[in-house]
Amino acid sequence: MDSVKTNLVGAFGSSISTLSRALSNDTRGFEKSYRTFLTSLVLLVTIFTLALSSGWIRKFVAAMIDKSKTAVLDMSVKQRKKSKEEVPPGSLGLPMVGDSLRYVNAYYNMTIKSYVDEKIRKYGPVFKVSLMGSPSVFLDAPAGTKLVLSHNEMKWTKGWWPKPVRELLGKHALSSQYGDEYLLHRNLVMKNFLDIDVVHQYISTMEKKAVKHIDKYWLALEDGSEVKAFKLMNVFSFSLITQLILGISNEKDIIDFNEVFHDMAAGLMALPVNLPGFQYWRSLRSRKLINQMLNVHIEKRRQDLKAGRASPTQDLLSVLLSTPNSEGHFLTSDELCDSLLQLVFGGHDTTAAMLTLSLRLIKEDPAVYEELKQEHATIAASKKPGELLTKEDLWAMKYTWRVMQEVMRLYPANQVMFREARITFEHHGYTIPKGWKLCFTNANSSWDPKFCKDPEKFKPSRFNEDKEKMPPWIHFPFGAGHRICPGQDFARVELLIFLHHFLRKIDWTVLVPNEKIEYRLLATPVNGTPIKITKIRC
Ligand code: HEM
Repeated sequence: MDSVKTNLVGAFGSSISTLSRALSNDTRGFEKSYRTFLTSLVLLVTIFTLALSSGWIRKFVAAMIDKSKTAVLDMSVKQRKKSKEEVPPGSLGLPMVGDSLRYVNAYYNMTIKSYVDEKIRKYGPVFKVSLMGSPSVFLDAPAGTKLVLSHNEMKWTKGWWPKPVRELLGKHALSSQYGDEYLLHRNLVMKNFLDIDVVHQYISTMEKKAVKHIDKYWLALEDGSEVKAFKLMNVFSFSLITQLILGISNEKDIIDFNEVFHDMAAGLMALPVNLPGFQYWRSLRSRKLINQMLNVHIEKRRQDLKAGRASPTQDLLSVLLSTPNSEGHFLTSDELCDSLLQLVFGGHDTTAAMLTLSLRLIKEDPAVYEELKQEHATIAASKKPGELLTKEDLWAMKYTWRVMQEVMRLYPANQVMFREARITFEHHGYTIPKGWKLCFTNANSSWDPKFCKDPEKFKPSRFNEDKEKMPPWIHFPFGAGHRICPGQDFARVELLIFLHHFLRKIDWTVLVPNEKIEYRLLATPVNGTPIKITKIRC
């Protein structure tokens, strides 16, 4: 402000001093000054008159008015632009609670489609809500999904899960990490356990395990026996993953671990209240117990490896204790606990749920059941007695994989997937601020009739090669982008092998056809899917 004042004083100062000098009582200079003053005055008046007559002043004034008009217009454009830069419409609701209760209820009861549809009707395809204390945006499909998941996650986003998931799975779990730490960890696990070539090496182990399990838990039963399919599928998938990851094969140890593990997992969707009496509190205690158990197991394995009593390749634990990441770092015991536990979690409840749900859905359509049986009869007929399955046999199970794709479309592992924005970005003219959570859901993609005809129907044929395909970024049961499920090949091999033997040996009747499915993080049939079985005599 002072400098503005000084400039103004400077500009006017010289003419004022001229006038004041002219009006001074200096008699010697009076006449001279008076003449100068008169000359200046005449000059100014002349210039002004000339300027007026030539329209220069008018032009100048018009230009000034024009300029101010443009400035006003510019301002209003800026205002309009600014309104476009607004965050998406919606309501963040009450502080902290936001829409969490409604969302969790919808997720749990699998009514997330109605929840999302209602918001879309009210606010449009991209809307904001507040979930678990975080402002969150539901993105549209396929544009929003593609925009975020096809970009470099390392720059744009990071993985995000609600607090109970982060706390219970631990800060060293893949899903909790990001940046370089995440990449190093993920590469280590992929290279040594989940890459397709490594997974193919387990085909025979998985097959032997599946045959043994079916013999022991299913074929030992009388025809007409009733079983809870979910429980038995869980026994299979849990014992497979704990054997391959931790080398645990003793049945009692597996049962104990499974019990405490599921008590921990029950807290993944619980209210994060760490007070006695709350599930979250119980789950945190179970997590501590698991850490103790795993630490004892890890320490024993370290000693066994040193003493040559264990092989460095016998399971993932041995491999990770003997192999550093690409920067030469060996995972510490804490890192190993979180890493291995997440793989046990991701690697068994998902496949157990998909196998159970497939039993229920396959029997909804006799044509599907027949086509499946035919596919496996053809593969079995091509094998010599006792010959094990090969990766080529698995690739030949095309129809079975379509059935599983459809099961995963109807009952995805996650109805909603999350990321966190690491930068502020724009989508459909809205600003999505850094730190906000980004949500992708089946509700506006593979459950939407716009992209998938009769989405509520079980139709594996929609994945036939000759059928019109769903647009890209609509069906991605294993997620997408950097965080795509690292266990997708493992899951495919496990599901196909198990179904091959099951379909050849067991027939079944579903006892509760419309059994409710709850999402206790993952799909959970509330009655455990009771079925009546009959053994197939080949
Ligand atoms: C049918 C079975 C399975 C389904 C449907 C499934 C689905 C998914 C989905 C949707 C995600 C989130 C991806 C994303 O955010 O983009 C995920 C993540 C993950 N899955 Fe799976 N999964 C299955 C089996 C497995 C198996 C067998 C394993 C391990 C042996 C596994 C380990 C993981 C891990 C560690 C993550 C976190 C990855 C990360 O954050 O980078 N999953 N899975």
